[in-house]
Amino acid sequence: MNFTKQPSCADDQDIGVLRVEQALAQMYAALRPLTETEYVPLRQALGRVLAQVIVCPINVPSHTNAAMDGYALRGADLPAEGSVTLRQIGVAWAGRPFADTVPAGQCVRIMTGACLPDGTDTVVMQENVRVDGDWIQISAQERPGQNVRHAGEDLACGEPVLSAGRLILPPELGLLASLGIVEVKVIRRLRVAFFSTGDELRSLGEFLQEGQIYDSNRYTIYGMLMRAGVEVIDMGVVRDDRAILTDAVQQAASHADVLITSGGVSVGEADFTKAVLSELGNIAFWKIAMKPGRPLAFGQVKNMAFLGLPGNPVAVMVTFYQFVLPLLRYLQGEINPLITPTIQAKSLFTFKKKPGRSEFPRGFLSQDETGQWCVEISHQQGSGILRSMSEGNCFILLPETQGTVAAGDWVTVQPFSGLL
Ligand SMILES: Nc1nc2c(c(=O)[nH]1)N[C@H]1C(S)=C(S)[C@@H](COP(=O)(O)OP(=O)(O)OC[C@H]3O[C@@H](n4cnc5c(N)ncnc54)[C@H](O)[C@@H]3O)O[C@H]1N2
Ligand code: MOO
Repeated sequence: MNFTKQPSCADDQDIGVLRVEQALAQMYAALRPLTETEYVPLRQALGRVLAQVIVCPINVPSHTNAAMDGYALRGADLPAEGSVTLRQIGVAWAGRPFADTVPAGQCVRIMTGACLPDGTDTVVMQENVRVDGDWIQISAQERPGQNVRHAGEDLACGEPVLSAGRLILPPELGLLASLGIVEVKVIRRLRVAFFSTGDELRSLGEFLQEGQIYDSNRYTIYGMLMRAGVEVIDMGVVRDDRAILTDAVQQAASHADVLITSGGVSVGEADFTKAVLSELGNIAFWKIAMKPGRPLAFGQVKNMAFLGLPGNPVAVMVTFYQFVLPLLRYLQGEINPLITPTIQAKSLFTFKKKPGRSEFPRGFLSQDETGQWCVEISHQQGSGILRSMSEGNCFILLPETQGTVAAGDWVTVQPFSGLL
């Protein structure tokens, strides 16, 4: 009998296991971003990656205008001390300019956003004046040139404003709209196929026999891919059968840029995924010094990238956010790095850990009565306990070098939520 020790997730040190950063670097080095492009109407560009430089075709704002409701006048008419009284000769509305030139000693009632009339260069807020019929009294506190927004101060005609590779988010949609741009050139959407493996899995609507479970990973993965803005190809559940699996991978390779699978990457008898992938293409690595998510396989079949996520439901989510999401964004041609803000928080828990691998326990981040960020760990940390993701609101990032965490220690947390 052979009692040779098999590599196991329980090991803290394991030769041949890649550190998280090394694994990410290998993925980036092996793959090239998409270059194919298409034109889409502006609203459909949300979440897409720009494939052209945007040069401003107009000034924004297009005309010099008032930043406040009040009175437009010549700065030279403002008093050095005491006050001055100017005669109001008309009104400038937003979208309905005052047509004449304003002479010295006179002023025009102006609304926010209205063009500054010829002759004027300053706006005094209406709260700061005294009105007596057509006579407007202004005191010495005002400054020439104030409360004016200059033509092109936001975006100047001819200026490059967005570079190729920018992810289009709500601010960019608004910015492009402010330039009157109706259609933009974007990188085509990444096509991501996914399937679950495992004979114990049943799809929704099917009856569970003993030992069977519903395929939840395909739903979690669907959700995460939809939020990532890619085109999804759901290939269902693939049985633990070498021929069926081979066929599914070949099908994916003829349609998709990326294939994501869950399950079948560990060392069990029915874990065929690695073997099939090695036969059809190559597996660059399949072990990472992290928990959960240690058996994560990465490779390529023809031009398709392959990510074999572990079957455990939490391991699927951890590996997706730590590896798959940054990789998808890179493949979509996004040049800005994925910034996932982290917060330093006081630990309200103790957690046993040996240095040697990165761990991603789930936690609940909150502020105490003094405003201090604190984090409590979810009680059940098993990588099959999906509730820890649903009830938690952050990952607690424990790097490779980190040992046991004591209550009161500072830890880095990565909130699940983002703004844009
Ligand atoms: N001897 C060892 N056994 C295991 C090791 C190890 O190092 N040595 N690693 C463990 C770790 S860590 C993980 S993670 C799993 C990964 O294994 P697989 O990727 O081969 O996944 P499966 O064995 O197919 O499933 C694991 C677990 O997850 C459930 N599962 C699978 N797919 C789904 C799905 N689509 N929806 C919901 N749940 C799913 C499955 O029923 C199992 O309970 O291996 C450990 N074993
Ligand atoms: O590390 Mo496994 O990936 O516990 O779930």
